[in-house]
Amino acid sequence: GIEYSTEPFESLYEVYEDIGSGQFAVVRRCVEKATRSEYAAKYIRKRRVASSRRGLPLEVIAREVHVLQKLHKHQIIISLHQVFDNGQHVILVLELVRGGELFEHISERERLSEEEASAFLHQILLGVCHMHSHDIAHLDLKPENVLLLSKNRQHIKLIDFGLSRVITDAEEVRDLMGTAEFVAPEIVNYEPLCLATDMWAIGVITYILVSGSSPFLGDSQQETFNNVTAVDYTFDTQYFSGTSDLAKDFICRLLVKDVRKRMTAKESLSHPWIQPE
Ligand SMILES: Cc1ccc2c(c1)c1c3c(c(C)cc1n2CCCN)C(=O)NC3=O
Repeated sequence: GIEYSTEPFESLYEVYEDIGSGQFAVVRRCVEKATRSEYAAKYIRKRRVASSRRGLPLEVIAREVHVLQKLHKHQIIISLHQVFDNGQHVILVLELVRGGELFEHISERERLSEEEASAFLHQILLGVCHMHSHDIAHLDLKPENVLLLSKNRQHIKLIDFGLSRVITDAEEVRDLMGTAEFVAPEIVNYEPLCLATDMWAIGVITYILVSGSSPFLGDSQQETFNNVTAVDYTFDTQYFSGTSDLAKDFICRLLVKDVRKRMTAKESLSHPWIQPE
């Protein structure tokens, strides 16, 4: 697989403005000197000592690199160009896409037409289907992690595989937290996570894309968690008066508490709301 280069990153790349930051990572636009190609450099702080709360342990960082290496030849998964280890950070050199977050695209529009929402979901599902066919769950799907290739086009890329994992029946994964608004009941209840955990998030994303409102969001994280575990949501007529029954049916088949009864990525691709006419 990709070896971590210990060449000084700044000798091969020019680094420009910050384009985003998270708990353990900063993303900056950069240009490869040899090719003048632009990339997104994701600086992930390394944890110095086990007891420290700053940065990530190397094996957690290696998990994201491993997942990207397995998946990134798919046109909907962001591609990984190079990896550097400069001592304090591991730097992932990733494909740069210019259209910004789907999240911003929605915010500008309040809500999307069902055709537009269905077209975005179709692509997200193709990417998730690819991941699930490799037994990899994203586990942090949300509109902030869906980037548009360009403002007016509908082509998207999935990013941020920092929480992604290979889901094997053997090793149970329980200890995870994503973003409260999008987490499935099994995450809140610390039950084993599975590929279906991503499908719940897709149900939440669909609900938001077609209505502009969020199904479980409460005034506090705890209230949101309570709404999630109670599967307490409605198609409020204030937001859903114009939404088709097909769209509601698609959402209903994903926001299901029992992971065995939730639609899989493959099944959702053949749901009539997604099927291109
Ligand atoms: C034009 C633009 C604007 C913001 C960007 C990006 C691109 C971006 C990118 C990536 C990541 C991990 C975060 C990014 N962010 C930060 C926000 C992502 N939630 C990435 O891997 N490629 C990007 O283009």
